[in-house]
Amino acid sequence: MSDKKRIVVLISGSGSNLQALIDACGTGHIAGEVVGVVSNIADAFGLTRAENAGVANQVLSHREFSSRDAYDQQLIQCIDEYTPDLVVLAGFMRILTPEFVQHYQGKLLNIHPSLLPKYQGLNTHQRAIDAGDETHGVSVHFVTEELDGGPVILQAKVPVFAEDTASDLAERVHEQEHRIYPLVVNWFCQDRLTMSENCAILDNEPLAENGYANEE
Ligand SMILES: Nc1nc2c(c(=O)[nH]1)N[C@@H](CN(C=O)c1ccc(C(=O)N[C@@H](CCC(=O)O)C(=O)O)cc1)CN2
Ligand SMILES: NCC(=O)N[C@@H]1O[C@H](COP(=O)([O-])[O-])[C@@H](O)[C@H]1O
Repeated sequence: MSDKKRIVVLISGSGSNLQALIDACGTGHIAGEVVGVVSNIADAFGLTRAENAGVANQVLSHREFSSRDAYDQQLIQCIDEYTPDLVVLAGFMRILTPEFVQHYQGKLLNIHPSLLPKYQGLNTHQRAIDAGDETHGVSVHFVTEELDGGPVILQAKVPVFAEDTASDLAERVHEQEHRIYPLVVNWFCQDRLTMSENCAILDNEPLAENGYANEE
């Protein structure tokens, strides 16, 4: 009987964070196993990454459902078939209903490409450039009903250069994402990370509102 935590990853696109998690599980840097991948987009390259890694994967298109509630109810059914210990959003581009969030409360993580609470929502890199920010970054947080408002666990910062495009910034952020997401997922798999009263707890210590530390 494996004592590895069972991880289900939700994607919508390229899946580079999924790949980082699969790789970290493979090297033992995560005390877990990605047992399933679900995408809401049929041609998400992340599905190819899962297939190549021998990870079960499926598409559940939101376009085939009449409501967000109906989609999320079916999504719960799909995910629970894998009996997950942890559900990880890795570029999953759907706002989740309160019912979904409550079902996985405390074992639902997201990675967001900004230094929360700045720039919740979408298009974060361009917004940082347009604002003239000299520093940008990424946040890993527990998912709550409030969009990108859940307790932050860990952040990493990147510099913004004058000539940066959104694509340049996205690439720089991705490098940090692939570093910190496996760290946080492993903390959870080691039973070191929990959520209580909308606060992230690491090694029995409540984390500050910007997480464990601002990783440079
Ligand atoms: N209830 C929650 N749901 C989700 C959270 C969350 O914190 N609470 N995090 C997001 C991830 N995310 C940013 O990190 C995000 C994803 C999607 C959207 C969004 O506006 N989606 C639109 C569709 C956009 C598209 O299809 O391109 C929508 O769902 O109508 C905002 C933020 C995941 N869900
Ligand atoms: N609002 C959610 C959001 O924008 N998430 C972002 O989507 C990208 C997915 O890349 P990937 O598919 O290569 O992992 C990542 O940069 C992640 O931070």
